[in-house]
Amino acid sequence: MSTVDKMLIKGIRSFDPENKNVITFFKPLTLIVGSNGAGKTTIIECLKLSCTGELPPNSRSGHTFVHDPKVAGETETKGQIKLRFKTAAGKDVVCIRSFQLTQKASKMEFKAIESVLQTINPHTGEVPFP
Ligand SMILES: Nc1ncnc2c1ncn2[C@@H]1O[C@H](COP(=O)(O)OP(=O)(O)OP(=O)(O)O)[C@@H](O)[C@H]1O
Repeated sequence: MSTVDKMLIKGIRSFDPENKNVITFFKPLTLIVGSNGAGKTTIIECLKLSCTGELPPNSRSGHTFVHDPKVAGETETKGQIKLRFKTAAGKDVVCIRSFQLTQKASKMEFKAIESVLQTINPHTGEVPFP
């Protein structure tokens, strides 16, 4: 069985683009608790997006999924999700998905800029390069 170890969220919905928010998952169960608007649904949306590549249906094709640049006082924000998991064969893999939301003259432009899977060297813990 494959298992989810950790997830990093930056610049998605209310998650700050400047802070690395890391969620560690526990066995056999992880409870996600928090007040209204704390980000529980966002965590589930990020898990689903990492695993399937599907943006949430209520996100206007990603436009409302990335942290709003206006909230950050910027013209552009970058969003990133990194999911570290163990495959059924016991290999450590990181899935990285990155997005960008830019305020253009009259509209916001959403772009998916990266979607990669990286394996981790089991002896050193390092991601192979290139
Ligand atoms: N694009 C965005 N940019 C900045 N903040 C956003 C964006 N989209 C949503 N938010 C904020 O993110 C929060 C929503 O978080 P989320 O729905 O994950 O919380 P929750 O813990 O599931 O809340 P509830 O318990 O009410 O369901 C709200 O405060 C909302 O204003």
